[in-house]
Amino acid sequence: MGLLLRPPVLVTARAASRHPPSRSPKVEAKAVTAPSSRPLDRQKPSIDLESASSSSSTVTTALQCQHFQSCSGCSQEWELDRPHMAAVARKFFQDLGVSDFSFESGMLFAVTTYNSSLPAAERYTNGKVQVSLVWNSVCEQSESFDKLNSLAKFLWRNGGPRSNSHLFHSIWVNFQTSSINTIFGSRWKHLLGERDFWEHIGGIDICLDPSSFGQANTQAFNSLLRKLHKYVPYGSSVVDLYSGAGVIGLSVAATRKCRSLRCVEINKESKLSFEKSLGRLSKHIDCDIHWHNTDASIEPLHWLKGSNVVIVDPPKKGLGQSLLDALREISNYKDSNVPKSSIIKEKEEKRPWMLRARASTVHMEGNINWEKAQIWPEFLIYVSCGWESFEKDCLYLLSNNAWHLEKAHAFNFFPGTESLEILAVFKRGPRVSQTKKKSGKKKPQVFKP
Ligand SMILES: C[S@@+](CC[C@H](N)C(=O)[O-])C[C@H]1O[C@@H](n2cnc3c(N)ncnc32)[C@H](O)[C@@H]1O
Repeated sequence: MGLLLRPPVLVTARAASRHPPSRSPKVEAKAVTAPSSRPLDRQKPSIDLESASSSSSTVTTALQCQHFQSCSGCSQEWELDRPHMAAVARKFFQDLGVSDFSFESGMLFAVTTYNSSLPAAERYTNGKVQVSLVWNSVCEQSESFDKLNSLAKFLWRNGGPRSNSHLFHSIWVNFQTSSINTIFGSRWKHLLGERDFWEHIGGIDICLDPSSFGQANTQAFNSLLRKLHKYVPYGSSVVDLYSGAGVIGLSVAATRKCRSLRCVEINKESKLSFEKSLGRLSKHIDCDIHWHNTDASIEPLHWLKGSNVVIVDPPKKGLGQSLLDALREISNYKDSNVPKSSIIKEKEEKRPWMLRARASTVHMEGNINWEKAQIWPEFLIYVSCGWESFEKDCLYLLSNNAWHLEKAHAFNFFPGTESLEILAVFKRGPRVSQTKKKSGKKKPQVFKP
């Protein structure tokens, strides 16, 4: 969903929030946009990369655009659902011993509003757009605020609940005066419509404020989450670094009966969304849940201690060096060992960053005190949106046999682009050569502390 407007308004598309467009007039929108009329259940399944050829007039694309045959403006008419990068990734993982790498391509569905009164099949077709107007002034007292109000009212008249096509869920404004390429400033105001925007994703309800990170292609993200859940042993203690509003962590906690979950996120704006989502989590979930507002690269061992699974979902630039070092360091620890390193201090907490992180914590009590648990992650689940940084981080983690790669999958969150979303599962220590697998049904993994 994109609306083109003249300055002073800046218009952005939330659907591309991992790959922010250059700074030009934009409208920020969480939207449902189905670029074809194909029903949802006809999403293209995993494809065989071996058979992908560079160009063929008989191949259909996942986008199924009726104009691709005649349009002269598109440089990649064919195989939009078979990006070259998928073959690159496949070769990379094969060379690292992962033979069952999979790649899933689907259609582009941006975010829709979750409305519990709607049957699941209708949620996408009845989805609404959360619009954020990025306004080039300091606050609502600024001179141009009248213009902003007129614009918001115009949009509401034409796409609000009383218009012929009710498209907009809500309209927000973000005040941004900086001229660097950061899209959002720190000040937000809700102007029109409902305040809370809900998604049903990864098996749970998630509230997403426009100021918090949210995946655009929720269908593809759901596929990734379904796969990710299976790699978390039941009863795990999980730390979710770069957690945003906690979508991954909370969905794992709910579906894998986790004992504890800690989410670590640098953006304080995600706290409110996290709290609201936590409020909708089933009361039967017996899990000790924390959300901390801090930088995951500061004293990362502190966050790694006490969990058997660490999930990371960093921005495009990948993991911070201190976190990479900590992940390599813990490969030497036995679970019962408290490291001799001075990094972890058991004395009275005085470190300002830690006191700040504690002060802005969200907490739901369960039956475990993670700070006392002397365990270290056995599994590292890496979700990546930046192939180059992932390659680098992956090779760093594998060096010295600190970790080995168990599984890898790629997802095409943005069909028609070369962008890949990677889900990679690492296990601590060197690869142990596999003995012949017994046939029969696989038992679900359960974590026993
Ligand atoms: C790709 S998003 C993932 C968010 C979340 N996992 C999700 O799926 O919605 C990356 C998140 O990392 C956060 N982030 C960036 N640098 C960070 C850091 N040094 N420490 C903690 N969080 C960070 C961003 O604010 C953003 O919410």
